[in-house]
Amino acid sequence: MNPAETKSWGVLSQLAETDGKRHLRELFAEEPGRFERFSFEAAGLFLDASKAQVTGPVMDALLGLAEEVGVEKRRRRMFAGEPINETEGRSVLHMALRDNRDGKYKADGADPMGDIEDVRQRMKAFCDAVLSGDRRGATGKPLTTVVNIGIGGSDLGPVMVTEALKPYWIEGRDVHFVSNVDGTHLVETLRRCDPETTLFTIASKTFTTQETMTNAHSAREWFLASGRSEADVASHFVALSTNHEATAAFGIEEENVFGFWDWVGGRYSLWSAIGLPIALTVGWEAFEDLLSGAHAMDRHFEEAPADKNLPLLFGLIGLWHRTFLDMPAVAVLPYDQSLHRLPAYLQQADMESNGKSRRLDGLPAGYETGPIVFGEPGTNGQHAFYQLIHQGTTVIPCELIAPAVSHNPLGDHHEKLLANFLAQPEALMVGVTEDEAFTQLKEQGASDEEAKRLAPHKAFPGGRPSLSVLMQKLTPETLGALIALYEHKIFVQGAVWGVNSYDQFGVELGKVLAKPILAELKNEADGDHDASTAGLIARVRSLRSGV
Ligand SMILES: O=P(O)(O)OC[C@H]1O[C@H](O)[C@H](O)[C@@H](O)[C@@H]1O
Repeated sequence: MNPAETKSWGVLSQLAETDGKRHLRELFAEEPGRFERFSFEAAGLFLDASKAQVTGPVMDALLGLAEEVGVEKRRRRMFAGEPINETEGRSVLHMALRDNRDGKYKADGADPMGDIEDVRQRMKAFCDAVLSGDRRGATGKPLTTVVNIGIGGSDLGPVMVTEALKPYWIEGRDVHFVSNVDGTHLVETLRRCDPETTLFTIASKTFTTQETMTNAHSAREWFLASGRSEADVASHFVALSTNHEATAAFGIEEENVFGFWDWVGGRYSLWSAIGLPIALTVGWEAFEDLLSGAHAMDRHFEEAPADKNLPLLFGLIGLWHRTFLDMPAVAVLPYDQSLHRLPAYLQQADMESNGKSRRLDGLPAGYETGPIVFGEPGTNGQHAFYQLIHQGTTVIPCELIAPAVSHNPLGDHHEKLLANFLAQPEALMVGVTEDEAFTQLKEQGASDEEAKRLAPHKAFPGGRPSLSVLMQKLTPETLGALIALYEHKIFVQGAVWGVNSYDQFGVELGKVLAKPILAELKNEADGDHDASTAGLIARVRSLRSGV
């Protein structure tokens, strides 16, 4: 189905020319209840969307669009385990991983809950054994350091969550994440590790990913080089994967493999066995709390009416900004240092999911889909790229996220952080007119001529949209809810755009082309390339020769 042919799409296109061009200042002046009207709440998260470029008619038309294209129906199909990932013939059931209701889900015609519970129990037992010291390294020392080797979805989720939950780290535990095939990543990490106390979690859904396999083999060599035998490998290496044949071929025994299933997408997998390094760092209970926070958001998404449904509204507003108002990017701005990897995590979650230009029916979309996602923690971003956000020629909607209470109260640090979290969207919305800038300059003692010259530079257009997410404290529960909010937001947008948010064929071509080039770099073959690639290969070879 082409969503652009619906009635609501036509209405929204018209509204883009009217309501889409109103200044937010005006909209606030006109409607004193705007904040109440456009703020929503669920699972410990409060979303203020009143500074988004929306009006009542826009919201109505967006909800109408969701209905016309069948977002709710697709959500039901997803939760029911139908293969909504049509290009790969797979279900999309990561929600089942944070649920425990028997009979609720069906994966390939059967209830997956038994299998899920099985792996969960094994993960819990393993975690408890490692953390209590019952399970030790080959030389009898406790395994206090985890090195996770994985990339993409087998890295970004666990890194982001372990960083976000630093206040929950169990004392004496350490965790590192190696993802890049650049040897520097592994070498610099292992420099800080003791082979006797290190546990490697080799995380790969497919267990064929070049970067991960290369790093895993090198890690094993490092381990063996420390004087250990092949038999000792079992005490220090576990695998997190769906591919049991490949884990066996690597030499990891079945009892050290924590499995998951092809209905868990890589970028939606931190709730599965891929979350083991999280549980090994913060303990099983906190990991379960993370799952239950996400589950609370799932329930809300499934059960709340459309006009109060946080992920639905968050998704629709983002889609309005992107597709109808032509805003090309989204800035994710956590005002919480612990969330410093959230923008990177969401880059994969969002851009790999909705960075598509073909609809499910194979036809070109013909409208803008997934935005460019970037971001940094506030206030660091303020001192870097906010200039462009405030005064640049491109309008970039911002998503600001903050906890009201800090885990690390220190003087008035948190009040200062929060003041910035509150002031930035205010500044983006209100702006400063040229007249106001002129008056301010005059008040500061500038001459008329000087004030006139500088006023255009000191004016802010304002009317720049933002959404603010507020929570009391960043806990495993609220973090789980926040991640699930984004997952479902991505689902909603993909459902309206009609793209398959769950495949990622766009990452394949580069991988394929790297194979023959690798052979050329190793002088095992000659290749046939365009002039630029051939020239670069020759230049790389010559720079490497004689070194
Ligand atoms: O977990 P793996 O099978 O090793 O995959 C790791 C990553 O590799 C691929 O390139 C995909 O684009 C990602 O979605 C995936 O998360």
